[in-house]
Amino acid sequence: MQRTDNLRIASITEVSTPDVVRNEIPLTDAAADTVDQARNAIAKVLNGQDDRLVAIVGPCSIHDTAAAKEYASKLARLREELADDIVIVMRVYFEKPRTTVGWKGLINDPDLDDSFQIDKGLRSARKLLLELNDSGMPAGVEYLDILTPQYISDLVSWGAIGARTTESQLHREMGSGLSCAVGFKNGTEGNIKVAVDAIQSARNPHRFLSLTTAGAISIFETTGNDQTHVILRGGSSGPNYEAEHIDATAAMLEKAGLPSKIMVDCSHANSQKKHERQLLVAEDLGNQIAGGDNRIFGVMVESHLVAGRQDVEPGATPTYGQSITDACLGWDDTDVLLRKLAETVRTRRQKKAA
Ligand SMILES: O=C[C@H](O)[C@H](O)COP(=O)(O)O
Ligand SMILES: C=C(OP(=O)(O)O)C(=O)O
Repeated sequence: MQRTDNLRIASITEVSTPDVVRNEIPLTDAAADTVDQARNAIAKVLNGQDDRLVAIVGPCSIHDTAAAKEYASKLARLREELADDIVIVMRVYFEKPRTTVGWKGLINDPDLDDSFQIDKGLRSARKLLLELNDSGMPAGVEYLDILTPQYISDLVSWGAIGARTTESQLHREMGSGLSCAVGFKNGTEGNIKVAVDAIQSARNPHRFLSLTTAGAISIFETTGNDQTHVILRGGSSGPNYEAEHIDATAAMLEKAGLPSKIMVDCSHANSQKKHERQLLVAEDLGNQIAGGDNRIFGVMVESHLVAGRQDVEPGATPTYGQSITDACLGWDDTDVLLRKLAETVRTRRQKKAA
């Protein structure tokens, strides 16, 4: 008989089930408390019961867990210091959606050498998330692969669906069942409507095929996620962080019967991929917040220990603490940016109280 399937499959390698990985690296009481408290804090900001700002801050991608932990220890100090004004959550991105091809993140290729040891990547990701949460630092991730949540989602306080997948039914279904708040980015061309549609979809229950933690293909029925929101990240049509874009997005959300709560990504097309421009974007957002805007509930900042980005040269040691995907703000600028934003939150609070 003529062979008709797997004609383009070069190999199939089994990996450990989520249960195996979760049993090897189990959730601790301390980590569960960190996740629970951060999720509740984000929910309150989204519901308007807490006037703080949510900030998802950290590297574009994690490629070196030691540098990620050093970054987290610096961020933890600022998180504590600014806790009255900002709910800081570390951006801990393990999955990178690529425009064409490129390194797809720590889970997909943890050794950065095209050896694609996904089994190892899943464990590295879970171990880092556990260590961060154990130390009191909550984490936000992008959910790209629809199976990875089963390995890590108990350690995630906030999730994003990226610009390239916001329109995907699979990701909307996944978002409808995730236990944390989920932000949907606008499309890469700048289309905000697709993110508004995504929120509407993910707020509804869905039924779809997925994998249990034991590894069984099953029908999942979700309740819908009322903690979904838009993330404005700009697009090829231009940035979308200014007041006119916030107004237009809020109008779209209102028309759809959705809460006007918006997160703005200071990076990507909003910074035109120039990392230092994140400071200007954050300044503009800060002016809007200080002026009384309470629709901007959150910001995202791409930041690492060392400013900029680098290409990983085969055989060469990468610069410690610098991004290997998009360029990031360095630590000192991040510190300045967050302190200034905290000040704008205080100004808004004082004005409201006056
Ligand atoms: O955030 C990271 C990148 O912008 C995204 O993964 C796309 O990257 P690429 O265009 O370099 O593939
Ligand atoms: C890939 C990312 O963003 P976007 O989906 O907006 O391109 C990201 O935040 O890492």
